[in-house]
Amino acid sequence: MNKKGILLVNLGSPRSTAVNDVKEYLDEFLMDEKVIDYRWIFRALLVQGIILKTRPAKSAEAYKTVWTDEGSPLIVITEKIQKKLQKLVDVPVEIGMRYAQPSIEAGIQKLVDQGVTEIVLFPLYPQYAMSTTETVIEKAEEVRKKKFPKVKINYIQPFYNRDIYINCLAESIKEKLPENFDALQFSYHGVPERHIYKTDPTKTCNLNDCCSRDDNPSHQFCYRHQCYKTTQRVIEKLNLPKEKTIVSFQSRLGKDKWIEPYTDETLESIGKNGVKNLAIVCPAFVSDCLETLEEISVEGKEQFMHGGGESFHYIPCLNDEDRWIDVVKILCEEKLNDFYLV
Ligand SMILES: C=CC1=C(C)c2cc3[nH]c(cc4nc(cc5[nH]c(cc1n2)c(C)c5CCC(=O)O)C(CCC(=O)O)=C4C)c(C)c3C=C
Ligand SMILES: [Fe+2]
Ligand SMILES: [Fe+2]
Repeated sequence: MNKKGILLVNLGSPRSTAVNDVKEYLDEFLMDEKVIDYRWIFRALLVQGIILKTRPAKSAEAYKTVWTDEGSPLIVITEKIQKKLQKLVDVPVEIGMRYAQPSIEAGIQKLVDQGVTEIVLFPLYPQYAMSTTETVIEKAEEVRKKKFPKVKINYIQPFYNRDIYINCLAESIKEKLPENFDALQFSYHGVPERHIYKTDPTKTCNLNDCCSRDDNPSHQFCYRHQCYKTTQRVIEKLNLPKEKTIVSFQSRLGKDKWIEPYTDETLESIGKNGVKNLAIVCPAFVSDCLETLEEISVEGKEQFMHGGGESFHYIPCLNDEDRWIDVVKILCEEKLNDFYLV
C-alpha cells in the first residue's frame, strides 16, 4: 500500500534579519512571475534595479521588531501547527515554504525519506490568489516533475467558504473581541487589480458589485470576492450589523493600482468619521507574521491614533489554536481519503 503524508506550505521568511538575507528572500519572492507579473526584463529592472536597492534595509528593520529567539514568527507558528497536527494524525507531517527555507523541495524530500509516495499539500491561504495558492501549486508541480516524478500530490483548495473554517474563525474572533468597539475591521493582504482580471476565466469580474454577488462563476478565482465572502459569513455568525464592519486591503507595493479600499488610508480617516474604538483582524493570514505584527499592530495603530482614534485592538490570527488545528486535520483527512478513491 502507498504511504501517505502531509505537507503544510506557507509563504516563508528571510533566514535572518540581516539585510543580505532579507535581500536574498525579497529577490526570490518578487522575481516570482506570479507575484510581479511583468515580462522578465521589466520585472528584473523593477526588482533588481529599483526595489532591492532600498527595500531590504527597510524591511530588515521591520523584521527585527517582530523576530523572536526562535526565529521568524511565520515559520515558528507554522512549525507549531505541524507539531500539533502530527499528534492528531497517523501519517508524517512536514512543512515547506514557497520562498527561502525550509523549501517545498526539502519538505517533500523529508516525506519521501519516510517512504511517502502520496502527499496532501496544504497551501495555508484561505482565499485563492495567483500570488499565493497558484504559485505554490506551480512550484510544487515543478519540483515533483523534476525531482519526485513517482510521487502523487493532492492539493487542498482554498477554504474561505467552508463551514468548519468560518465557524472556527468566528469563534476565535468572538473570544478576542473587546467589550466595547465601534467597528470591526477586516484587513486582507492586497493584490494588484490586474491579477484579478488576469485570473478570471470568465472575464466578467469588474472589481465592483460583481465581487459581492452570490452567483458569479468568476468567484472561483476572484480574491476580492473570497475576502468579501469570508467577511460576510463571519459577521453573520457573529451577529454583527454590516454597518459596524469595514473591509480593507493592506501591504500594497509599487505604483500599480491595487484592490481598494486601502487599509492605511482607511485607518487614517475612520477616526474622524466617528470610529474611536477599533478592533481589527487579518483573515488572509492564518499565522501572524510581519504584515500583521508590524504593519497592522504597530504602524496601523499609529495611523489610526494619528487620525483621531482612541483605542486599537488587534485580534491575532488563528496561529496554533486547537480549534484551527482541528480544521486543518479535517481538511487534510478529506484529501488523504481522496487517494483511496482514485
Ligand atoms: C496572505 C496572502 C498574501 C498575498 C495575496 C500576498 C501578495 C503579495 N505580497 C507582495 C509583497 C510582499 N509581501 C510580503 C510579506 C508577506 N506577504 C504575505 C502574504 C501574502 N502576500 C505574508 C504572510 C508576508 C509576511 C512574510 C513574513 O516573513 O512574515 C513582503 C515582504 C516584507 C516587506 O518587505 O514588506 C513583500 C515585499 C506582493 C507584491 C503581492 C502580490 C502581488
Ligand atoms: Fe505579501
Ligand atoms: Fe470579482
